[in-house]
Amino acid sequence: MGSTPTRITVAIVYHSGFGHTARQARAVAEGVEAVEGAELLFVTIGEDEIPWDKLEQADAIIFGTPTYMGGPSAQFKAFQDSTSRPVFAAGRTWKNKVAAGFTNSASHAGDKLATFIQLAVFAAEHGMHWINLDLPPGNNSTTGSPDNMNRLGFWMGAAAASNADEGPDVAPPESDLATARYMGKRVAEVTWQLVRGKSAA
Ligand SMILES: Cc1cc2nc3c(=O)[nH]c(=O)nc-3n(C[C@H](O)[C@H](O)[C@H](O)COP(=O)(O)O)c2cc1C
Repeated sequence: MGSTPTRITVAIVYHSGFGHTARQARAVAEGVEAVEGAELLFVTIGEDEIPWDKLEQADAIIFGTPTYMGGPSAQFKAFQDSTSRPVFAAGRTWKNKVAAGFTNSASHAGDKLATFIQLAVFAAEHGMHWINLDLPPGNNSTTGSPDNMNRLGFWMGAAAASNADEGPDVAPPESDLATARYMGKRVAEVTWQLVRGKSAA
């Protein structure tokens, strides 16, 4: 038996070109911080130096990117590629961490699934445990509404759609931000289960 853990660290590493995915990232962060004992490490690609040492210490890493041309943004892909030496070649130092993802694009579908698959494969290459979104589908029946969580019907992660003619002050809508908050909380809760389970074992 190890010592009883008193806190976990959940990192969010994301890119946003125009602020919409940044809004979604902040909602994911709120969900993480709603869980007692969960500390947040918030990394904005393009603004922050990538804190490789701190990421190595984190228990979970949530990846976020806009969907551009049916995949992660070039900036996010550059971050992914940059993990090759300090993480993969250094002994796969993210192995057995929890992983999850979120993406935002203009169209409701917008080929976001391709981005999620790319993020999940990336996590798998690092030997991470991918966490899905366990919400039921929203807005898929006569009694559904665009205000429902998971209105876009994705399960690989938290999805958001931001109207192309709206700024990040109003898009994505509250239902997608609630979905993002839910996912951040779920990831922190699952991470606690894993950390406590490892300690008990
Ligand atoms: C280069 C580029 C490619 C895009 N490709 C897609 C796409 O494949 N599917 C989609 O639905 N929206 C696409 N969009 C729209 C963006 O995903 C959308 O505007 C999103 O809200 C941008 O997020 P950001 O403000 O965090 O950068 C694209 C936008 C740009 C600039």
